[in-house]
Amino acid sequence: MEEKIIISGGRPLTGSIRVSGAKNAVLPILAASLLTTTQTRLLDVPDLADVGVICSVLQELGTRIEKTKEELVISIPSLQHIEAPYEYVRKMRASFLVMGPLLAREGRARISLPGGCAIGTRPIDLHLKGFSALGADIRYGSGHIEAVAKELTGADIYLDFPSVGATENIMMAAVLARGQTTIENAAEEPEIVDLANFLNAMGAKIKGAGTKVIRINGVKELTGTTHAVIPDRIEAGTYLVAAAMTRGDVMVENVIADHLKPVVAKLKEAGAEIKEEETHIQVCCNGILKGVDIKTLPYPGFPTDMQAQFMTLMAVAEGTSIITETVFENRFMHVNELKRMGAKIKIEGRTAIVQGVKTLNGAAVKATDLRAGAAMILAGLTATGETEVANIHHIDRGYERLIEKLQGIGANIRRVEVKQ
Ligand SMILES: CC(=O)N[C@H]1[C@@H](OP(=O)(O)OP(=O)(O)OC[C@H]2O[C@@H](n3ccc(=O)[nH]c3=O)[C@H](O)[C@@H]2O)O[C@H](CO)[C@@H](O)[C@@H]1O
Ligand SMILES: C=C(OP(=O)(O)O)C(=O)O
Repeated sequence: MEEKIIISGGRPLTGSIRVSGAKNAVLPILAASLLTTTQTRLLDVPDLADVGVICSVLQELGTRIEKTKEELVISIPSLQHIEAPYEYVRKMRASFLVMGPLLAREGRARISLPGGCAIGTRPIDLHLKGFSALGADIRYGSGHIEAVAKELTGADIYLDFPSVGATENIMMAAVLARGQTTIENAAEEPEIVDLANFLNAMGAKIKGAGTKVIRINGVKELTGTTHAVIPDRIEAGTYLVAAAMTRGDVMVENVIADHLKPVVAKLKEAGAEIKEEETHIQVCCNGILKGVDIKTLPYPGFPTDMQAQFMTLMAVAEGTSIITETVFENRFMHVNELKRMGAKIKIEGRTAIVQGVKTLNGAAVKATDLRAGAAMILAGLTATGETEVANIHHIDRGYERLIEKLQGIGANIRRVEVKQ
């Protein structure tokens, strides 16, 4: 049954809101649980559509997953298959993250090619170059890729771009390889550090995660562990923007403030009042928000996953803002939707020029991808009248209990079934 989200905008949000475990941390960690035959327990696993997809991939491969309110327990004594089928890869590109662990554990992995995506072509060449450097033979079939290696051997790998997924996939393959692997120009995102902490707790020897150079000394085997997933910095950032935009006063709880530095810096520059503690951030705004310029970059730069939400904020800020997207080549799909609500935005190549308006007007819009969907919710929260957001399956990929959480801080928002 298709659903929509309906928002009556214009209410300042007040109160406190709790952030869930990070989608982009839990997905590689779940994939990494394939690296051991013993049990893994994960805490703070968010209840998200994407988590459901990766769990289905793991189950397809032969794992047993038990889920309670508190934890997710994964047991994988032996694997039945080495293939992540198209049915899942098509729904979620991160399914590709099982390739490194499968190759390391089974010496063979077969993955359906993910194809294009709403935000860009998103090739996987850097993942494959890494696997080749570790000694894998890469074979292209119709609609799939297979990697085969009798034994993986440590290597020096330089990434042309600090790709998050390639860094994670190579790291997961290298932990069981013979000898030392060095990944240079590695991604430095907090989710890479969380994955490395999880792997090290299983017995891996990884140093330098969170810097540009990661060194991995291969070990013979890994043992299951218990790990709590880090809080979602993008979910947190989305709520910070919601509070500022609606001229509210909100305490965002369960954050690692350090991970939100680039987002908080821009919110302050725009005029929001922010008090940061290690695990919570309070945002308050009762004055005018000013336009600020933003350029997305790999961490610790401004995250591309916050670009659409910030554009919505800039759409109602005073003055002109220049937003440059350098990470993905097609991540401006939300612009046309925002324009439907009265935003004044012009795109020139990879740059969006946003001329702030006084208010947005409620309208029927659609989520074109996950963060574009979040941007529509934010627009609806501040717009006059009613906003109806369609294609909300994109939003369900990455925001746990979004409606309940926003209702908890005073938003007039609900989910309705669409009659066919
Ligand atoms: C599940 C997950 O963690 N998703 C995040 C991850 O995606 P993901 O891991 O896919 O993002 P990458 O860092 O790999 O991609 C960044 C750029 O590198 C390019 N590229 C990537 C790999 C490759 O082999 N070749 C190549 O050219 C991509 O097309 C893109 O333009 O990091 C992105 C960048 O912070 C975030 O937006 C996503 O939310
Ligand atoms: C782009 C995102 O996710 P994915 O890489 O899973 O598509 C995102 O979380 O904004």
